[in-house]
Amino acid sequence: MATTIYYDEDADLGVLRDRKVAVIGYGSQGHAHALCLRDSGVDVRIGLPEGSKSRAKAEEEGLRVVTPSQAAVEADVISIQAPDTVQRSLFADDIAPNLEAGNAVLFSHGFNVRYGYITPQDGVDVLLVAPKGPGHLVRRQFVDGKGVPALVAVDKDDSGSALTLGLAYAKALGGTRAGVIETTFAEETETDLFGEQAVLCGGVSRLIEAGFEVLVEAGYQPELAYFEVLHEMKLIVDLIYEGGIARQRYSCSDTAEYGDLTRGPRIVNDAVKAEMRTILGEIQDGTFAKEWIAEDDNGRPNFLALRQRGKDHEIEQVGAKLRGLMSWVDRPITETA
Ligand SMILES: NC(=O)C1=CN([C@@H]2O[C@H](COP(=O)(O)OP(=O)(O)OC[C@H]3O[C@@H](n4cnc5c(N)ncnc54)[C@H](OP(=O)(O)O)[C@@H]3O)[C@@H](O)[C@H]2O)C=CC1
Ligand SMILES: CC[C@](O)(C(C)=O)C(=O)O
Ligand SMILES: [Mg+2]
Ligand SMILES: [Mg+2]
Repeated sequence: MATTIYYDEDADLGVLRDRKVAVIGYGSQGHAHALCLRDSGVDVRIGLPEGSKSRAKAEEEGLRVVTPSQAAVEADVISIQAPDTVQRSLFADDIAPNLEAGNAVLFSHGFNVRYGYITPQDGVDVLLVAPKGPGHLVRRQFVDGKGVPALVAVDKDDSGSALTLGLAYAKALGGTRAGVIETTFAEETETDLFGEQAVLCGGVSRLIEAGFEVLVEAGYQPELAYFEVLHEMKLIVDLIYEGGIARQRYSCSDTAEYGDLTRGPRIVNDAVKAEMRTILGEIQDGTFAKEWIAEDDNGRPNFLALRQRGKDHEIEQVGAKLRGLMSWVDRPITETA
């Protein structure tokens, strides 16, 4: 499909002025969407269960918090920003019974629709606006007058105006300042899962840990290893972000560039690329989705053990100590949004 990219001038915020929006969930994406929508002049309420620990945070911002079902009753645009694993039951219990013809259900990741866990009824628009970045940075960029690029996709357009609504929503988040690419639920879901598993989260995190382990096992100081493979990662990635891999190579020494060009392909070699293809296949055929939903239904034993193992890694203790001495690493993102 030919790429269509929308910018501010392609989107009309006025479309949202006549509508009532419910943001269900107030975590990484939910808090960013709610605050940006509010600051863009949209009538927004938050849907959270009684007893949710996010309620106080939303209320501190002056947002009105009701239960998810009440939010779905009040609003005609329901933005589902609860965890992917929760969305299936949340939709069945609290949202679907309160939807009316002409309403829209909006996601920021297509997981549940793509894999068939959610199928909204006829008469309801189904779309996604997926920021290509963490929610806390969506909010930070918006406040700074910038934007995180986003994807927009329409799965069901019963009103005939779902795309217009999606573009208005993306504009309210600052997304059209950076560019919003039109896609499908399948393409968004599969590329997002692949990106986070193979490169952005899985690939990068494990590359850093492995590099740290090799240096420390060889007797080098852990603090030095931390600076080398983790702290400097941001500085190098900033160059790639600004000017592509070519700018990184221009700014680094010829010695680094020769090492990059000759040793990089030995690290990310054909076997790694073959594994990436296998991982993509598991995403495309639903194996990953099935595994993750079963893991969650089972109380997440493997996920929790692996998460703890990551927290216990020596690089985390060394990093916490070093970052504590860096007064310029400011505006921290807390674990609790
Ligand atoms: N994290 C990110 O930056 C990105 C996320 N996405 C997508 O955004 C969606 C939300 O993910 P994310 O922001 O990471 O989620 P988080 O885990 O950060 O936040 C989840 C929020 O949902 C609330 N919640 C939990 N259960 C329910 C429920 N039954 N009803 C209503 N609210 C509930 C939580 O409340 P409590 O405090 O009580 O737990 C919390 O406020 C997902 O579809 C994800 O794939 C897309 C792009 C990037
Ligand atoms: C890269 C992880 C992500 O896909 C994101 C921030 O875009 C997510 O699901 O959190
Ligand atoms: Mg993503
Ligand atoms: Mg994701």
